[in-house]
Amino acid sequence: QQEVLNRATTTTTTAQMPDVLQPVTQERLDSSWRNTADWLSANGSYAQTRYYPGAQINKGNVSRLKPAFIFQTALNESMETAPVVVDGIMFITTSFDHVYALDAATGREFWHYTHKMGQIITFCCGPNNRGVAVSGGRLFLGTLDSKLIALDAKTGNLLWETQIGDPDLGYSETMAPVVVDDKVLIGTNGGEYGIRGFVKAFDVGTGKPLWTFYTIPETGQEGVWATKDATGRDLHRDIDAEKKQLADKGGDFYKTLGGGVWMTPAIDRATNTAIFAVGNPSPDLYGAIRPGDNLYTDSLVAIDLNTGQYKWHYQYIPHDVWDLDAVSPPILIDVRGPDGQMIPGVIEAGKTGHVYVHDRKTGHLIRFSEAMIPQENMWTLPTPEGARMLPGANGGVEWSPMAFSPKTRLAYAANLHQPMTYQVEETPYPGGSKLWLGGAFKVIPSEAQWGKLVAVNVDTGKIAWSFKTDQPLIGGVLATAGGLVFNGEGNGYFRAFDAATGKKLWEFQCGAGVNAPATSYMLNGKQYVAVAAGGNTQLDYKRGNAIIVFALP
Ligand SMILES: O=C(O)c1cc(C(=O)O)c2c(n1)C(=O)C(=O)c1cc(C(=O)O)[nH]c1-2
Ligand SMILES: [Ca+2]
Repeated sequence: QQEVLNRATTTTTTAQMPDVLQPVTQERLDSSWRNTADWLSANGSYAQTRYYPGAQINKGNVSRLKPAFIFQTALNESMETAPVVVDGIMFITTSFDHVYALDAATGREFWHYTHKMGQIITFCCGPNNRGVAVSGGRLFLGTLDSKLIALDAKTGNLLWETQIGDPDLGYSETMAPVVVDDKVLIGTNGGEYGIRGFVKAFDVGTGKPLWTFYTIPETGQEGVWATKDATGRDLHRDIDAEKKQLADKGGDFYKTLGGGVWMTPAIDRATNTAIFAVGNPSPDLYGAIRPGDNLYTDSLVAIDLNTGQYKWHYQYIPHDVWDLDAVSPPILIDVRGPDGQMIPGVIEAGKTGHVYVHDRKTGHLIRFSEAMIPQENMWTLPTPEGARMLPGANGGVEWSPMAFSPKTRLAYAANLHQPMTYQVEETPYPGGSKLWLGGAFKVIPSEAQWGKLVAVNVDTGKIAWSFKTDQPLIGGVLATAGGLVFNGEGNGYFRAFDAATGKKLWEFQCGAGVNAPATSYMLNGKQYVAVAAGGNTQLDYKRGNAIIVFALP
């Protein structure tokens, strides 16, 4: 919880926006994956491949890439925003939920929106915001005081706002929403506060709630009493003790079982399905008071877009006691199925350090990748003294969105190696919006930390190449038809790699942590690559306030 400066909702107009914005129609959203002019949503398209289909900037010329402009916001705090670009206008967000509209060719500011923050805001890992969704002439933003707001894209004026969850109970928003037809979809964070997670749909025109899917079912959260994780390793559960606890104490704890959805769902238009990753159960480390598999925490879940009805789920870690959220945004691509044929698939990268490949129709796990970072002592249970297990509670792959290139058929994942001990402490639900970990995960200071950008062949699960970095990676990846992969590091380096080989082709020192996913677009015949350099709270990387936009000279 933190007192915040945003005392009033204001929109400051800095310069008149030229009359360039065309409505973002459903047709534009559906075809955004092949649109080289715009970048219409945080992860580029409903499939969330983060693949830019233009090739002006490519392997042959990327070494000449230079900043075209630098835009500085008024907030020196972690930046996770994915710049969204519509008809030459860029929309970015900052920590504490400010929004800016800029000229995407020059960085000239048109307007600046400040959200009036409620009295109570709760966030585990920084006052972050990961970007806007756009539809029609509107922008949609989730806020730390758990509101969904709609802005007029041209003026930055507030059109409506609606309460998503109760901030007094730890509900909060960091993710970019997604819009499809007449609905805005958004989940919630709060997995470290004893929330009951959900995805909700709201009417784009009015903000009226349409449906809610709870990630924690009222009955049946105990699942199948699974003894193994997705990779077949023993979870060391005491199933008898858990069953006894459930019989003695009942299942009322579903109300505080966590299961946040804090990254953007993928949308399968062909089957009218939303697919998203569900985070850790609450309390994170103290599992004894929440017997059962804790469905649908640490799962990939598919629901019907019209009704919010459950379709399928796949749980990676039943009864997680390590805070290993499923979180990075799912990517919809065709994958090689069990019989060798290509089928609609969905891939997801976990804090566990694997990329998981699923059948999109059933959720069935087809394969998982080699471990991208060291795994040791899995699944050692947390102890009162603290037990060492790798990966640590940040992963593996954090929220950092992967990219996928259809040319290389590689998925690119930003990984952390951060050894930790896991300590458990009996802690009843503290109520309100108080942090509820049920213990602690602690970095082991004597052990080296580092990062790894890893390219995974989704058809075999094999690692094609990797690039080791000095610091654990958090922020996400962009792939392009120019045969490039872009990724940044907390020490300020923003880099381009050969997508096929992993050879480093270019780097630029941005002056603050590059811990946000880059985006790309084309304006007046010029391709640009935009990325935020504002550091990261969770890993305490150097803060800044810049959006840096690159182009060829
Ligand atoms: O379970 C949750 O609801 C939740 C939410 C968030 C968030 O919204 O930022 C993070 C986490 N968990 C988390 O476990 C975590 O490691 C993390 C890192 C970050 C970040 O922005 O760098 N957010 C979060
Ligand atoms: Ca979490």
